[in-house]
Amino acid sequence: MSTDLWPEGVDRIILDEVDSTMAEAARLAPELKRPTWIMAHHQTDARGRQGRKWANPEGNLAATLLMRPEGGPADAALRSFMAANALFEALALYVDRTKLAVKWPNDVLLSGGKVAGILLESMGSAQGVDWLAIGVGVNLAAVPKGVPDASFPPTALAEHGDMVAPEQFLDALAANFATEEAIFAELGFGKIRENWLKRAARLGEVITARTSREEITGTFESIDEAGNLILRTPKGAQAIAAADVFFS
Ligand SMILES: O=C(O)CCCC[C@@H]1SC[C@@H]2NC(=O)N[C@@H]21
Repeated sequence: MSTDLWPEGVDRIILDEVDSTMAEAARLAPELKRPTWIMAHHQTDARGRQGRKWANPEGNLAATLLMRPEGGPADAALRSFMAANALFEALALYVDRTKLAVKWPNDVLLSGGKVAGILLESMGSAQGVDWLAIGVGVNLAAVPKGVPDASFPPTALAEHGDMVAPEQFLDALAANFATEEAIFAELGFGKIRENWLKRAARLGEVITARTSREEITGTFESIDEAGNLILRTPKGAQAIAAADVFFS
């Protein structure tokens, strides 16, 4: 794939090694002029969601998009769905798309295994977001070892489809993410949500969401305008803002 795909007005930094591209994004944020993708071949202290560690063996993609989004924190948070849509389409260039699915809140599955994860970090106030960092880890070449989330054991693109270099994958991802931003600006979250739901794993099926307080089992009905998971339970529809999701 040619680098002609690279979106206009977006910068790119490629590092050999860094502690974490999220940490690098936070360091670069005060001087940020334009949206910037930061990619690293090696991370020595990569992080995942909920304080977990993230392992990225050689050849996998580790990248963070640093930007100054318009709007407040709620709009910024919706970008995890945009990132998932962008990742899904980038992966579909290299593997049969029917094997891919997005999983709420922000993973991409390949044949039921986790192939990509998304981590959002931001700085700002209730009024506005100063900066947003969208971190993506994609198992392109190798499956990370010793991952605790056994319900979705990690898998790698190389086990199912073509080998692709991280730089090449980033080209497609950056282009797709720019398209998601254009859709969001023109049509709002409704269209992003519609596209995400078309790709969602287990939509209409019974799933379990484990929040910090309880476990809720119900039919996965939708996501709402704020990105909450909507489960239909015997008590009625429940909107869940944060949880780990399990399939039975
Ligand atoms: O827990 C998850 O599923 C999210 C994983 C996000 C990992 C990526 S790799 C690039 C960026 N830098 C980090 O330290 N984490 C994110």
